Amino acid sequence: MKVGILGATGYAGQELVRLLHRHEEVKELYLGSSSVAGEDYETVYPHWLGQNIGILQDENIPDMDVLFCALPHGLTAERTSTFLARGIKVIDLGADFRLNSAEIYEEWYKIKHPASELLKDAVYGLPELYREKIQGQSLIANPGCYPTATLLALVPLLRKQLLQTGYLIIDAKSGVSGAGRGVSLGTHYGEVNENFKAYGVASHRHTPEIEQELSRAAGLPLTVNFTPHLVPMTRGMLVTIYAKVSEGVQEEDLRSCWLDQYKEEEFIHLLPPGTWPQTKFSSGSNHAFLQLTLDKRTGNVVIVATIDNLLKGAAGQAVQNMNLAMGWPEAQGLKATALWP
Ligand SMILES: NC(=O)C1=CN([C@@H]2O[C@H](COP(=O)(O)OP(=O)(O)OC[C@H]3O[C@@H](n4cnc5c(N)ncnc54)[C@H](OP(=O)(O)O)[C@@H]3O)[C@@H](O)[C@H]2O)C=CC1
Ligand SMILES: CC(=O)N[C@@H](CCC(=O)OP(=O)(O)O)C(=O)O
Repeated sequence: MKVGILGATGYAGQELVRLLHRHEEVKELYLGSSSVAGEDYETVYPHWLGQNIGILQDENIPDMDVLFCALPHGLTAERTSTFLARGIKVIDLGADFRLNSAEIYEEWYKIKHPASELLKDAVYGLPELYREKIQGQSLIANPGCYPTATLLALVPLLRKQLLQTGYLIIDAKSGVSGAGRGVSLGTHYGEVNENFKAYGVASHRHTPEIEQELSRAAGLPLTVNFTPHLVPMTRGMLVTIYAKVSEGVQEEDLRSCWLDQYKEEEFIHLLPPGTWPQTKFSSGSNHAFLQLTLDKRTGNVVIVATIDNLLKGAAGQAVQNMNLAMGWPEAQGLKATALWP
């Protein structure tokens, strides 16, 4: 099979290269670049020296089976219809096809949606929650990193009406690689080292994505308070969620709901009571870790979820989606566990 990556030089793109390089079904890898076509991949990322990864190509896309688009939002949607017309399956790691509504996209992303007519054809690619819809699909919207951790925790509980919908607080922390490889004032060393800050408060563009999927799970429109933070580490994401349980719901009900949803899942781990997720549990792997407790004093449930933003939050989940779309074993190429310590 021939597989390609647009944005192969970015952080999500280079994780795709790492995963696809060892994927048994991938025989040929096209590496697309808008800025450094013609350069050897090993020049851009010297840790690949001697591995013959290949030369970066310009964006005249050759025929292939699957194309991963790891580009800033807006750039994928404008070309997707031509890829689809050529029979190329598209997996977008960006945000262009995650929201069902072009109006909501335009409100939060501040650009006109370049291909709103395709939104109805896109599936939201969170395999543990929407597996059947992803199988065989041609246009897959890979979820955002914060939504992935949040939805894995909350969707099963909301589907079973175990939580109240009027009070959902999502307090999230991400490593700096979540912002990509490009240089920016807010993410350079002097701004993040030995520093810890909230950003996008009450305005982050993952808010409508989280609300869309939680509303779908609850069967009614709901809103959330979502606050992301930047922590001085390279990769990893930890999300703490506070919610009110529905009348009479006990901790055991919440745990058995998660167990019913995830007992067969290779990448989702429900930690034993008292063991709380740490970012290093998932660092470098496609695995997610969940824990909760019902605080009897307040009646609120406290949930903690961790993933690697670049793996389950981006490239790992994208490869999982490719496997589903192509009918291959879902964990193909994704077997590694975290690096510890
Ligand atoms: N980093 C993360 O943790 C996550 C990222 N994502 C999403 O994945 C996508 C890629 O993210 P990430 O890899 O972090 O980003 P990077 O900034 O690291 O990489 C993006 C790549 O896109 C290419 N590109 C093409 N056109 C442009 C342009 N006009 N401006 C900037 N870059 C351009 C560049 O490669 P070249 O110059 O070679 O063409 C660049 O390397 C984004 O949509 C992001 O939001 C999603 C979940 C998590
Ligand atoms: C730390 C950091 O900056 N993280 C990114 C989220 C990365 C991601 O999932 O972005 P997309 O939704 O654009 O794909 C951010 O807050 O914008």
